Amino acid sequence: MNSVNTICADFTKESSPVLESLPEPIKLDPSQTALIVVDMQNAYASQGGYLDLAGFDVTATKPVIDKIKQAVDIAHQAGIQVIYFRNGWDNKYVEAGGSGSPNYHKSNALKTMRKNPEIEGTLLAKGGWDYELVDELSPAPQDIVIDKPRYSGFANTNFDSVLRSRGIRNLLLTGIATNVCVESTLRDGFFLEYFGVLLDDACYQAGPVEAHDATLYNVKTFFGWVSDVASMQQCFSNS
Ligand SMILES: C/C(=C/NC(N)=O)C(=O)O
Repeated sequence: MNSVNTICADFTKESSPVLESLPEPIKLDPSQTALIVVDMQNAYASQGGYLDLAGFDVTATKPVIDKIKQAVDIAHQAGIQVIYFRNGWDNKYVEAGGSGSPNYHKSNALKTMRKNPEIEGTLLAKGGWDYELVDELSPAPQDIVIDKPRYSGFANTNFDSVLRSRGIRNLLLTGIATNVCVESTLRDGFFLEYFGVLLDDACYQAGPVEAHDATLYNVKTFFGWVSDVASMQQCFSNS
């Protein structure tokens, strides 16, 4: 990646490693950085899961799972906190909200179950296969798992206080879907003064690939930075 003017926030040590990213490289102190793995559940990454049943293409998620695994290994080696999100609700869907919530009307999981009553209670419900993280990505004891009931990881969760209490100011974002929960979390983080970096090859979209590309454009241009797993490896290999 070819860029100029490295970003270094005033809370970042000058000697911190530099992550090649667009539109500029950015210095990231590992102790102030978290790797966020967004919703890598069967619902989003496995055939037979919610996205697949709702008609979205999930046939190409395997390379993304592999990239996230690599990113997790790099983070563990560099002492970067890893945080996994799981998206969904209790199995009675109280947390999903009733008709007074836009979530009730917009959630494709809820809509899919309303259309297909025989699968009612199976999609994104805590305790079920759909809700579980994919087998390849099982959290290590030092990792943190946060359950979230809405697209943004900051909505109705303790995510912000988990980050603040650890002095974390930078978020490396991975997961599914680039254009929904990953982008929502990065955007909300921006408003709360977090530096968000999306790892392009460790994210996968819900919908056409143009949806992924549109998020990259939004992040690069307005909300943060875009990098990839090879650059993350290079950045933290000597830290
Ligand atoms: C479409 C969708 C995306 N979720 C996510 N994890 O980005 C949903 O939850 O309905």
